[in-house]
Amino acid sequence: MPSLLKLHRLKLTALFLAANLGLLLYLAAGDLKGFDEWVWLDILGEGGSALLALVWIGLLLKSRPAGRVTNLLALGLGAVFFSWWIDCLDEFIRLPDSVHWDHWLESAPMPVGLVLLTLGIYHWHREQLAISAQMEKRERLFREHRLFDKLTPLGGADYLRRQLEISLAGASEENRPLSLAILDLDDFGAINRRFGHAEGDHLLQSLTQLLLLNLRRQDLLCRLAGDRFVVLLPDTGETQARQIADELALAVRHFAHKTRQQGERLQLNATMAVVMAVQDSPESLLERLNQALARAKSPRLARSA
Ligand SMILES: Nc1nc2c(ncn2[C@@H]2O[C@H](COP(=O)(O)OP(=O)(O)OP(=O)(O)O)[C@@H](O)[C@H]2O)c(=O)[nH]1
Repeated sequence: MPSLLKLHRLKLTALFLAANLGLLLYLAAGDLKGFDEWVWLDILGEGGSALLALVWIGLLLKSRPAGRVTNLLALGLGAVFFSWWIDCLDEFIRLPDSVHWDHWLESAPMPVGLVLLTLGIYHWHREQLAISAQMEKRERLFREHRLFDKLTPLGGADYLRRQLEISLAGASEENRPLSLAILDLDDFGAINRRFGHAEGDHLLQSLTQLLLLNLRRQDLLCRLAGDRFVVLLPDTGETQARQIADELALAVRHFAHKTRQQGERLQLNATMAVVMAVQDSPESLLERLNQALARAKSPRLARSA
């Protein structure tokens, strides 16, 4: 995160200079008010607003890469902050009646800032539409970042359960098939032990991209736990689900993942299983799915025993 803030050094410096310039102008032209002249309600209201605008700028710059949308939002918020900051200064510094520029300094940046913010939010909205299109196979019209796993980032088990509840209700109402496929990497623990946990993490991230590329628009990929992924397949019967599962297993077998340190190619295999929903609750369907996976794994485990 600090590296993201570094990207915005210029904007932060400009904001710092503008705020100080305003302060110096006020100090040069006016006199400090005595403590007994301070109006605490105004100081809290105006100073608090300026402080909040600074927090918004910080959060914005910490979470976004540089670019047009960030520039518009940061400039807009910067102008709003400046307006509130100048508004706050006259609580501490009294300017003579002959001074008129303070009204300009206080009022002019606000509408400019709001116009820039509006433009920024408009372009942000367009950017979000593009991002949402990319996220379709991870979210299916429901975003709740707390339920997303940070590594991949896919929805976790709770997210899957919620989505399953909605999809099962829809499928039984409209009498449409719905299936689940589960994928579990073989011997992932050994990769962790041999190449380290960080390499294992990197592999899970790459694998996520690979699986997403091999799915249809309407499918939803979630990470159930560790190296175990589940795909929710709407409008899909068992035969088609099996075909999709076979394609995913094949993609994993052909995936030429290279380790970051030595560039060594890892030979990957995955065990897959599918179930089709038949009057199931999310829990019973997931239970059946786990049992199907255990059955699919058992010949392999028997061989390695
Ligand atoms: N790198 C990494 N490893 C994880 C993560 N979550 C779980 N693991 C590891 O994943 C491994 C899962 O172990 P197992 O369920 O036995 O799976 P496996 O080694 O693939 O064995 P089989 O499934 O029986 O082939 C364990 O070594 C966990 O420590 C993670 O987020 N990152």
